Amino acid sequence: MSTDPYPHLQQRDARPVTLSDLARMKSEGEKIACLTAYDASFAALEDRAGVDVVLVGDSLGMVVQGHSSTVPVTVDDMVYHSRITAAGLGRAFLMTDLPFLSYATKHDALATAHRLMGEGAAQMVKFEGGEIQADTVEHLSMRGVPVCAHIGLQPQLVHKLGGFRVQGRGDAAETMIRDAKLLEEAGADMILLECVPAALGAEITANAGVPVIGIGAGPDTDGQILVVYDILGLSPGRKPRFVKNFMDDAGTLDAAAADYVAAVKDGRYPAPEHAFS
Ligand SMILES: Nc1nc(=O)c2c([nH]1)NC[C@@H]1CN(c3ccc(C(=O)N[C@@H](CCC(=O)O)C(=O)O)cc3)CN21
Ligand SMILES: CC(C)C(=O)C(=O)O
Ligand SMILES: [Mg+2]
Repeated sequence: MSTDPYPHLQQRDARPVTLSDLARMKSEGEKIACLTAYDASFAALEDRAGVDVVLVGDSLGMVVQGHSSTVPVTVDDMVYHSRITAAGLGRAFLMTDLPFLSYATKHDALATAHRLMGEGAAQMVKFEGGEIQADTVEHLSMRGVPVCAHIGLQPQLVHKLGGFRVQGRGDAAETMIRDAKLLEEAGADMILLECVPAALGAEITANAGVPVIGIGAGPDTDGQILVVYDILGLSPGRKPRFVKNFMDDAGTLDAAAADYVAAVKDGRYPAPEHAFS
């Protein structure tokens, strides 16, 4: 008897997406469609919709656990959600966030990445921070851990920043361009850019040799990511400017996820109203 929980829901015969596929997509100008997922059912939904990269985001602290920030999320939480998300995937590449203070030193980061890749089946780990994380990126990358460096708005710093706000305006733009370069030189295989002016998103992407995935970073990044509940209209309250609800027009979960992928691939999402200037 099969122990596969979703035998008919996954892209079981599709060739799995690899890091080199993502690099090729950047060089060929094919947009990379990414979404968060936190469990096997959503993972399977996204997989069959053609999502290229699934992120087990620490946003789960907000949208799954109901906290007002991502700060309370633990490594055990991320391991658990990564493992159950991996169970729903057949084709998509799996990336998992390192939670707050679980990568404060490069040694902590390696131990956390070990758990997320070993127990959590993550294929890449993502953590927040610019130049200050370059040593940690190098430490992991040299040891065979694929790394995505998350810059721009770093939600784990919300108590320092005083809120979730656009980053990289004015003089901060040059610092961010430099951070992206340093992180790539340290071995990052991907950059995630959150909540920055569209012009800065375009410039960082043009300068990067690795794929740049944007959320609120304008239309010119190599790919886009959103929190899955945001595209389904499941997130209550005030929505960030970059959020688009795909459920209203689509009517079913499968169609909403497929429409999101199609809109990212053909550049209809993000539209000007989703970008910051
Ligand atoms: N449901 C959900 N969606 C997300 O995209 C998300 C989470 N949760 N949790 C973790 C972080 C927090 N994020 C956020 C949250 C709020 C804004 C926001 O309200 N931004 C203002 C910017 C205002 C400004 O500085 O001009 C906006 O109007 O979009 C942005 C990113 C992104 N991530
Ligand atoms: C919003 C994305 C980029 C993220 O880091 C998360 O979901 O935690
Ligand atoms: Mg995150």
